Amino acid sequence: MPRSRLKSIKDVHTKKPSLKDSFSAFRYIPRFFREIGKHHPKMFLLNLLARLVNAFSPVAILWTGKLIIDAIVLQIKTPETEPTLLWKYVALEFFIVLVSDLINRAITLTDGLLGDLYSNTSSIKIIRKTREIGIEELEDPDFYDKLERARTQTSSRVNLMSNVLTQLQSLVSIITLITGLIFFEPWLIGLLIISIIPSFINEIYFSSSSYSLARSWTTERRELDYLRYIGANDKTAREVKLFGLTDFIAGRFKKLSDQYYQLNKDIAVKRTWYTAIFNLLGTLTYYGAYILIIYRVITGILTLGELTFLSGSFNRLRNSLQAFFYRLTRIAESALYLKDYFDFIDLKPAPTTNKTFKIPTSIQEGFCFERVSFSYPGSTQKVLDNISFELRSGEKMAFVGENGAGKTTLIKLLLRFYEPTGGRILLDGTDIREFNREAYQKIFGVIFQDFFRYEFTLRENIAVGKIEDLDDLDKIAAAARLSLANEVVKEMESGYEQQLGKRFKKGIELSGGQWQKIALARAYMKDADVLILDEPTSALDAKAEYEVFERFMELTHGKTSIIISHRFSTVRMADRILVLQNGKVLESGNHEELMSNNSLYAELFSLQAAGYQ
Ligand SMILES: Nc1ncnc2c1ncn2[C@@H]1O[C@H](COP(=O)(O)OP(=O)(O)OP(=O)(O)O)[C@@H](O)[C@H]1O
Repeated sequence: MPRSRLKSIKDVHTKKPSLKDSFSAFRYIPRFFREIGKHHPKMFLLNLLARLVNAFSPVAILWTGKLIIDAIVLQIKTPETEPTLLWKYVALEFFIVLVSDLINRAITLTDGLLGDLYSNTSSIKIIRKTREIGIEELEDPDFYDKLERARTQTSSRVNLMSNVLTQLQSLVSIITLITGLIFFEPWLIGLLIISIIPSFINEIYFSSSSYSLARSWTTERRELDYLRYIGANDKTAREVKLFGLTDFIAGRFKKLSDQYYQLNKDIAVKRTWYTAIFNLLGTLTYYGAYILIIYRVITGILTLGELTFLSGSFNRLRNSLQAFFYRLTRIAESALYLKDYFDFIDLKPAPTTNKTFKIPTSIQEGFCFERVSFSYPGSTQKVLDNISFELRSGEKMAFVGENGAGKTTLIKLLLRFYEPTGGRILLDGTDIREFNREAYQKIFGVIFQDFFRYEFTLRENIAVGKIEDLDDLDKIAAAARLSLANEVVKEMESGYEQQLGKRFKKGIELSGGQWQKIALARAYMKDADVLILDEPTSALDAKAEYEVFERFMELTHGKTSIIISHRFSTVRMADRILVLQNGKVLESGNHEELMSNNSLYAELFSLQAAGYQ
């Protein structure tokens, strides 16, 4: 397993991002735009073009304003002349404002549409990538945080897009306005710089602090989300009410959220104060410039029209530059989230040693566990300790043992969700690591004890066992008959098309046993060589359990299978039973052999039998 990679992910996490990190994340922006441009080139080009045209509108409007004022002054001085030119200028300004407004609407529309499209494509990429990632990494909390940020920051990526584009547009506007100022009064540029630099530094300082805070609180915010979820949802409502957990959950939420609020508030209040002071400085410089321009108009150096143009340009520039710097820090912040996203998308799945070995078309000898040991990542506890046994082709084996003995873990290793930390597992003499993982996993039909209850239709819930056969109702019905799920179907108003779960309209919640019958049908969807059922009947009543097993035995005749169960009426039907204790094989044999051993199996069997008497 790629421990080194996990470690590097962890390092990135625990380190707070500096200003340098923020700006170095800018390098992801070209790739981001390449992706947007690649998927939706026409709309993207239209958006760019519209922004470029509109970048000239501020200077054009200010300039026509100047022309209008100068024409008015001229008209006052010489009232006998026809004011044709003046009205032409007014019409021109009206036209520019109208067109610019229309273009702005086109920009807003394409921004929204591009954002929606990009957020859809990136969500699909995240879903696909998650499939490639090993179970070990998905269970790693640091990795999970990374996935969480990649998943939840979709809106931040959409904002990033429009912020960067607006930034480019604003840059062109700023250059045109500065050109105008340089042409008339170059010294105004100096004043402009004085008014803008303090707010720029202020902006960078505070936005990097709030980003650091948000990022370093990822885990806590995940906990807050979790508390919000368990405190207010239909699945937990019964327990929460009955155990009177509301105050406990709300209290824990309050404590954590208050801390975050306080830290956030401190930064926000400080930021407001500093921003107010620096803005005041900016306003003072603006009025300084204004007075100077007025003085030059009075002394006849500038016209009244030029006064409106220059003061308008100066004010607009000051606002545009302030917004520019503000946006720049927003962009740096979102670019870091972009980094999280690309880091996640670029993760390479754990390499398998050799992918050239062909999976046997039919299993000949079977599986062999050779001195297999295992500890979960990040833990030193040996969950499996030097386990050796064989699962022969066509054999029906049962795993028995107390809670936590390691039964499910053994299955996870067999399925290659994890790799043994010691020893090896062979299939027909070949180390299972030599096979392509996906192809290897296809030989199994598995139902776990914590199978997932998809809030899809009943048909889809069975078909997830082999999703390619989603429309093969005959096959789905056959699987349902084997698992007794057909009885559930009969009770549903919409039959196989019944929506399950309470989340969506017309959904129906099933009982634990009904869900289990449906989950069991998934295992039958595949014509798998090896069937594995991890506590498949724990929620079934005695009659249903008996029937399920009768069918299972018929169906799996001659097939390799493993059953984990705490019910000995089920277990005793197996050809061989493996009794696990503290990660070790305590004994193995068929029911009769184990009973005569008079060890743990016999003890547990007698205890359960006594309970039924
Ligand atoms: N993902 C995990 N990460 C770390 N430890 C785990 C994980 N899953 C299980 N364990 C630990 O491994 C041990 C064996 O768990 P396992 O699920 O294999 O037991 P089991 O025999 O199937 O138990 P049960 O009968 O309760 O289902 C337990 O001590 C458990 O705490």
